[in-house]
Amino acid sequence: MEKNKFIVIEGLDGCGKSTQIQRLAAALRTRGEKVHITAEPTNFETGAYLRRILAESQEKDMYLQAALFLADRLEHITHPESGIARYLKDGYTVICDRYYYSSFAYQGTASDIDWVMKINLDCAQMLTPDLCIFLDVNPATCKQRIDAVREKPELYEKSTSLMKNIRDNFLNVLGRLQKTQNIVIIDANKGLDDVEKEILKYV
Ligand SMILES: Nc1ncnc2c1ncn2[C@@H]1O[C@H](COP(=O)(O)OP(=O)(O)O)[C@@H](O)[C@H]1O
Ligand SMILES: Cc1cn([C@H]2C[C@H](O)[C@@H](COP(=O)(O)OP(=O)(O)O)O2)c(=O)[nH]c1=O
Repeated sequence: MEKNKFIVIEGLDGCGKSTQIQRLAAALRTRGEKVHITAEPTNFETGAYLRRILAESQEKDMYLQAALFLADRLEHITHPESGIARYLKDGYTVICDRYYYSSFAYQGTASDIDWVMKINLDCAQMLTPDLCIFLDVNPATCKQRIDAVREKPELYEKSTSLMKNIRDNFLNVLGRLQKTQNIVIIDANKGLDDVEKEILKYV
C-alpha cells in the first residue's frame, strides 16, 4: 500500500481495535511511514459530551446521538490543527479507531439505519477511508473482555444480545458498502499475532 492513507479499524467494543492499531502503527513506522493515530468519539467538545452520555448511559434519542456523532466527526475531519485532513495533507498515514461505520451499526440499532447512512455519506466534506478493516469477534468474547476490565459497562456494552445486534448491523452495512468502498472483514477470534499478520496482508 502507498503512503499517506486513511485507514479505519472497526469492530465491537473489546474486539481488540486499540491493541491492533498500536501494532499496525509500529509496523508502518518500521517501514518508514509517518503515522497518526486517532479515534472517535474524539477528545473535542462534542466527543467529550458523547463519552459522558456513553459512560453514564444517559437516555438520549438515537437520532440526536447520530447527529452528535456526525458533528464530532466533522470536527475530527476538519479541525485546522489536529484534523484528519490536515494530517493526510502533511503526508501521514492516519489510523482511526472507529468512523461512520460505527454510527451505522450502533445508532442503527434503534433508529432508521438508512437515515444515519444518508446524513453521514451525503455530508459534503466527508472523507471516504482508503481502507476499513472490521475485526470480527464473537460478541460473547467481547463482553467477557469488557467485563474483565470495566467496573461498570458503558451504554453499548450492557448485554451480549445488544452486542450481537450491533455485530449484525455492522455485517449488514459493511456488506452493502463493500460494493463501493475498500472494506475487509477479518476473523479476529484468534491470538494477537495471528490477527496482526492478517491485518498486515491488506495494508
Ligand atoms: N486477539 C486477542 N486475544 C485475546 N485477548 C485480546 C485480543 N485482542 C485484544 N485482547 C484483549 O481484550 C481487551 C480489549 O482489547 P482492546 O484492544 O482494548 O479492544 P477495543 O479497543 O476494541 O475495545 C484487552 O484486555 C486486550 O488485551
Ligand atoms: C464513533 C462511534 C462510536 N460509538 C460508540 C461505540 C462504543 O460503544 C463507544 C466508544 O467507543 P470506543 O472508544 O471504541 O470504546 P472504549 O474506549 O470504551 O473501548 O462509542 C457509537 O455509538 N457511534 C459512533 O459513531
